[in-house]
Amino acid sequence: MMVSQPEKWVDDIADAGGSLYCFHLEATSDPLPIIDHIHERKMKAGVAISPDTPSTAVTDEIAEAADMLLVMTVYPGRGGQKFLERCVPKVAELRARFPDKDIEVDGGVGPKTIDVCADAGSNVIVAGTAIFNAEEPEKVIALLKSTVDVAQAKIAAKRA
Ligand SMILES: O=C(CO)[C@H](O)[C@H](O)COP(=O)(O)O
Repeated sequence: MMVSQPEKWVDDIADAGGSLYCFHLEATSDPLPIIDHIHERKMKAGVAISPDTPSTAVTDEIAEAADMLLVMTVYPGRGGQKFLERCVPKVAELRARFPDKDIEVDGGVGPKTIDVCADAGSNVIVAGTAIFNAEEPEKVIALLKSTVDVAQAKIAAKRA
């Protein structure tokens, strides 16, 4: 949800059948009660950070309460923007602190940029333009999935 006052829309999304409610950390000074509310409404809670927000803004307490952490790799607003590689170290930092958490990337992700995201530890991918503009979208989806699967297996092997 790219909205201010994200707490206002939790019930509407739950009532509409939502299963995940992801909101921007920058949009609130009090994220924990929102996460609690999302869980009370039986949805998973995601916390997103924009490109200029450091990963350390996601405190251990927030991350442990959330189900998913989203590192935006473009400025929120529209599809088709250029992937901001400078955001990738935030994925690695979050993955190092939270080995078992879902970590998502969103923005400019496609065949040319998936490797760095997957290697940094992202296991949930949002891709728009790279899929919708592809001649064979299913092949792009398969590539994104397999790249993440291979990287996740490598990361798990290193941890073992
Ligand atoms: O909504 C977005 C930004 O606000 C997303 O980045 C977008 O939906 C993903 O599209 P693309 O893969 O074209 O960056």
